[in-house]
Amino acid sequence: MANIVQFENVGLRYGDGAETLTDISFTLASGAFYFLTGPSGAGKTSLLKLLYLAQRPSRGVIRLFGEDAVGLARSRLPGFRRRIGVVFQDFRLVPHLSAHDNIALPLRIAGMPESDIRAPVREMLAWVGLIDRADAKPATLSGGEQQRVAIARAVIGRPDLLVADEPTGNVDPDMAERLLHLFDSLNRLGTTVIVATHDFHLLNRIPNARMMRLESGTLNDPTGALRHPPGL
Ligand SMILES: Nc1ncnc2c1ncn2[C@@H]1O[C@H](COP(=O)(O)OP(=O)(O)OP(=O)(O)O)[C@@H](O)[C@H]1O
Repeated sequence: MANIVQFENVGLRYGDGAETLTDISFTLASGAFYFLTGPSGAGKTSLLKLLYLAQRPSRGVIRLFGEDAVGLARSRLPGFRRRIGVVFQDFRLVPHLSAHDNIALPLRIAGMPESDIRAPVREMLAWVGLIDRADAKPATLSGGEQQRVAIARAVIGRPDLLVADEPTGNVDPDMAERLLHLFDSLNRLGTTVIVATHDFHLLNRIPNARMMRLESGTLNDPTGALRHPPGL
C-alpha cells in the first residue's frame, strides 16, 4: 500500500513559545483508517491543520499525495485541497447557504453540472438524517445538525483523504455510530480516513482502524510504525 501522507521530524511552534508539536514522524497508508487520540491540548487539531494545509510546519518534511507539501506553490493549493475533505471542529458552514447548498458546494466547485448535483445531495441528506431540513440555514440548525451537514459536505466529493476533527462531538451515540459507518463506507471506496476523537466507544467500531496517540505534542510511537493497540 503506498503512503498518501508522510511526516518526517515535523515541528510546529505558534509564535515564540515552546513547540506545540515536536518531532512528529508518521505515514498514512493509502486506503487505511486512522484514529487520532490524546488528551485535550495535546495538539490533535494542530496536527490535522498541518495535514489539510491550513498551517505550515516550523520545521520538518510533509509529503502529501507523493509531493512536497511544505514548499508547494500557492497556485497549487486549491488542487490539493480539493482532494481533501475536512470536518472542522467548529463546522464552518457557509451561513447564507441552506443545508442542501452547503453540502452541494464541493460538487459545484468541482464544476459538476447542476442536473447531476441534486441526487447525490439528497442521498447525503438522507444518510445524515436531514432530508426535512434541506432548506434550513445553518443558524436555524442545532449543533448536531450543523455537524451532520459539515460531515455530508466533507464526504460528498469522495475525497482521497478525509480529515475529521471530533466529528461526533455534538451527536447522540446512535448518530455517532451512523456517521462512523458513513466514514467506514467511504473508506471502503478507497478514501484514506483520519478521525480525531475523545470518544473511546468509537475506537473498536472499525476493527481494522489504526491508532495514533498524541501526548503533549509528541506521537506515542516515535518510529511512526502505527498499529492497532492491544486490547482495543
Ligand atoms: N493558533 C494558535 N496560536 C497559539 N497557540 C495555539 C493555536 N492553536 C492551538 N494552540 C495551542 O496549541 C496547543 C494544542 O492545541 P490543539 O487545539 O492542537 O490541541 P487538541 O489536542 O486538538 O485539543 P482539543 O482536544 O481540546 O481540541 C494548545 O496549548 C493550544 O492552546
